[in-house]
Amino acid sequence: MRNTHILIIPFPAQGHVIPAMELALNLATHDFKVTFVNTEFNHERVMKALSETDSVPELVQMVSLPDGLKPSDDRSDITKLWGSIFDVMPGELMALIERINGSESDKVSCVIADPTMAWALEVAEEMGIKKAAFSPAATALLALIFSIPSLVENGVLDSNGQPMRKESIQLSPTMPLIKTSDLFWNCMHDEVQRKLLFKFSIKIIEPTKLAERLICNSSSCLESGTFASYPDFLPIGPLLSSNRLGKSTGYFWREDSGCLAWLDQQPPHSVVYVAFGSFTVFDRNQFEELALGLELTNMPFLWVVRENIIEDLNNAYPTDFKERMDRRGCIVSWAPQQKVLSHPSIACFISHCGWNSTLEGISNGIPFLCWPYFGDQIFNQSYICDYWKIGLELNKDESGIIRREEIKNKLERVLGDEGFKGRVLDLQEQILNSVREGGSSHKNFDDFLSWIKD
Ligand SMILES: O=c1ccn([C@@H]2O[C@H](COP(=O)(O)OP(=O)(O)O[C@H]3O[C@H](CO)[C@@H](O)[C@H](O)[C@H]3O)[C@@H](O)[C@H]2O)c(=O)[nH]1
Repeated sequence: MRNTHILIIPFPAQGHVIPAMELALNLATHDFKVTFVNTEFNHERVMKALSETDSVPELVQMVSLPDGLKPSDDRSDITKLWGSIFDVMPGELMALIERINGSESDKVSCVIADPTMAWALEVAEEMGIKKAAFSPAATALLALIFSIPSLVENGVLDSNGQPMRKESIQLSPTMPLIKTSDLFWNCMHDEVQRKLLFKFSIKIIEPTKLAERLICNSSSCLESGTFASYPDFLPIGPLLSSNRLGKSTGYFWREDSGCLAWLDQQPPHSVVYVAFGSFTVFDRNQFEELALGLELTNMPFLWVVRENIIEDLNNAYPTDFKERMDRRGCIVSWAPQQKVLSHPSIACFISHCGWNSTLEGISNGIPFLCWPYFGDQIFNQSYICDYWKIGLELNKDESGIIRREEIKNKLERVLGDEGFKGRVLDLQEQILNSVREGGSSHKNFDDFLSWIKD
């Protein structure tokens, strides 16, 4: 019997590859044949980071395509990467599908693309293949992108995405306000990037509309107003490895699971987990202040310090910090985050508010201290602090630094007020119910499976 063959293509960033891999593994466990397309650069990293016993390559066919950049190019320059992808990858993808269809009996019958890679849906359209989009970020932001043309037409934004007035945007009466300062393209660190990100966001609108299904890694309990206003956006999340009793995968760096044994030795609800996803970088002053802030809290902490989080990492810690914190702190370069957050010792999450980290924290009932770095993280912080009220914002002083005392004080406030824990536990129950049999995300996912099979 021939299998339905699905090809999944995420944007080449860690926060997009992990949830797309989760989707791929879910589909593979439902007996679909799945091909997962990474860029060559990321394919190498993902394959290297898999443990020897990982069953991913047996379940999902891992393939790669060039992204058009040189190996030495800086891929954290998102707009440069995205521009190159638009130029190079459509032709490469078409050739890949032709190769697969020429050599395998299970021809590709459905393409699932990240909206940021919506050009892949144009390729699928041209080849007569079914098309779906999978959004890994907050759905309100997809709604915002879809609304850009009318926001420009109505004089809310100029043609470069700059707000004409200082105001908040409400896309529909049921949706949260979006402060114009939180527009994700305006939360990039330089002006060229801001303009390009706005331009690229417009460029994906029409191709994304080619999708016959638009599934979102979110839940109706988190963004009920958005899903009510955009009934074609279908929440199927949160997609977490624990839902299928599996292990999170698609990492760019090998995980250090030794921290789980360290967590086992800590009392319940005692540890601060500190992680900033895959993009955030620190300058020396801020890194030092964070370290001293963790010291000042007097609490045990698990801190993820990626190799590339700061230049010259070896000399970045305050003098004797590691020696002083030897017993109280655990520092790793990449943690099995989903497992960490589900550990009973975790009390609070100091997070950059990437959407995946946000979903993972809520799914484990952990309150947040928010330390966003760029882009959509500023908007996600508003969700956490103003809308769901499950965390507090860390404020910078007049020199733009989050000071150690601020870290200590806000941590005490968030842990000292039972309201934060109560609200996040309530949200946790709702979000987990949504992915259980009978829940809205579960039902949408089942409908999606039927549509693919159809
Ligand atoms: O030590 C670590 C740190 C992170 N993670 C995982 O890495 C992912 C990180 O994703 P996310 O929290 O979304 O952060 P980014 O890597 O920064 O993700 C990018 O993609 C997201 C989804 O579009 C956006 O919300 C972010 O702003 C953008 O930077 C999560 O699944 C984490 O569990 C680990 O497994 N171990």
